[in-house]
Amino acid sequence: MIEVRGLTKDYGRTRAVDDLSFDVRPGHVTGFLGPNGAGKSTTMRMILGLDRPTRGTALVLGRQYPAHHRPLWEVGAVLESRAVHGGRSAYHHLLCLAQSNGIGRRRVHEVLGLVGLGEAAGRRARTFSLGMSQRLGLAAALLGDPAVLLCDEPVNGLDPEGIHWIRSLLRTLAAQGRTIFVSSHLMSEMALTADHLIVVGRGRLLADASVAEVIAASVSGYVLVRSPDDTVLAPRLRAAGATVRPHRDGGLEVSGLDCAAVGELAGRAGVVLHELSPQQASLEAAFLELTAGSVDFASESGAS
Ligand SMILES: Nc1ncnc2c1ncn2[C@@H]1O[C@H](COP(=O)(O)OP(=O)(O)OP(=O)(O)O)[C@@H](O)[C@H]1O
Repeated sequence: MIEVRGLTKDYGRTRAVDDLSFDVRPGHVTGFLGPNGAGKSTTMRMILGLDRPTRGTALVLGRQYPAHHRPLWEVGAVLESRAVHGGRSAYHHLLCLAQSNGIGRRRVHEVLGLVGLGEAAGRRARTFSLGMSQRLGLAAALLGDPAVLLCDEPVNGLDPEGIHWIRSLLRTLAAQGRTIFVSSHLMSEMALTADHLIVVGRGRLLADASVAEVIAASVSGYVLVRSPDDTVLAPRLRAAGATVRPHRDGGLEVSGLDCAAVGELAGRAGVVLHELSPQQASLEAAFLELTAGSVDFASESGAS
């Protein structure tokens, strides 16, 4: 469990994180979404005690990260995958980390296997591709078998196989009851990986909801209606308060009324329908809507 309350960070005159409050619960993958510069990395660094908040608190498993006696055993983090001693082999890099944290050799072999680096264990880390470095970062984070895992943009630079692999691993770790908090600016990726989303824009909380709720709340969703009597139906729908647009492949896109309301209205008007189907917004569209609102708000307040 991660509990963030009123978390705020100013860098000089830049407010990177602005009064954020949210919980990250165990047993789920929680996606941390926001455009570039939204404050995701800064928030993660404050949760990990690497940056001091200007105001507010971030608790991991009930206490601030530096107050944990054996942090590696409680909280794993993958922040900067290139931050390893490049001259060391993957195995020695992990062994040094393990030994300084009272973790045995056997666990080093286990995590190397878990992240698929068993064969490359003897290679120097500096010869690793970005994908291999990401795997090594994850192996280090998992050394202490932690209950909480934070990953900052873990799929950056990975090929489709690597992305699929990391997605499955994160979901497996969550299913084991761990708290998994993953930042990304890739909406499509989060739609497949996360159960729950924390969305930020310009340091502020824009949404704290399930993936399904974020999509459902988007006004980009609409009802698709096909009828041989479009010209009769469209004005009636508008009179009932709906917004009606022609669909690119024919038919009408109706927003402001749900399927049941459209079907009942058509029935009362004696209009035949060939199709009546809800069309969900993509997470991408929902995200653009959410973050566009935050940019408008920021420029308005900046002007006043
Ligand atoms: N050490 C720092 N000194 C000054 N400003 C900083 C520092 N770190 C971050 N910022 C600023 O804080 C804001 C938030 O940055 P942050 O890196 O947390 O965003 P992010 O959501 O992680 O972005 P990205 O997706 O691009 O990594 C940005 O305006 C950034 O320029």
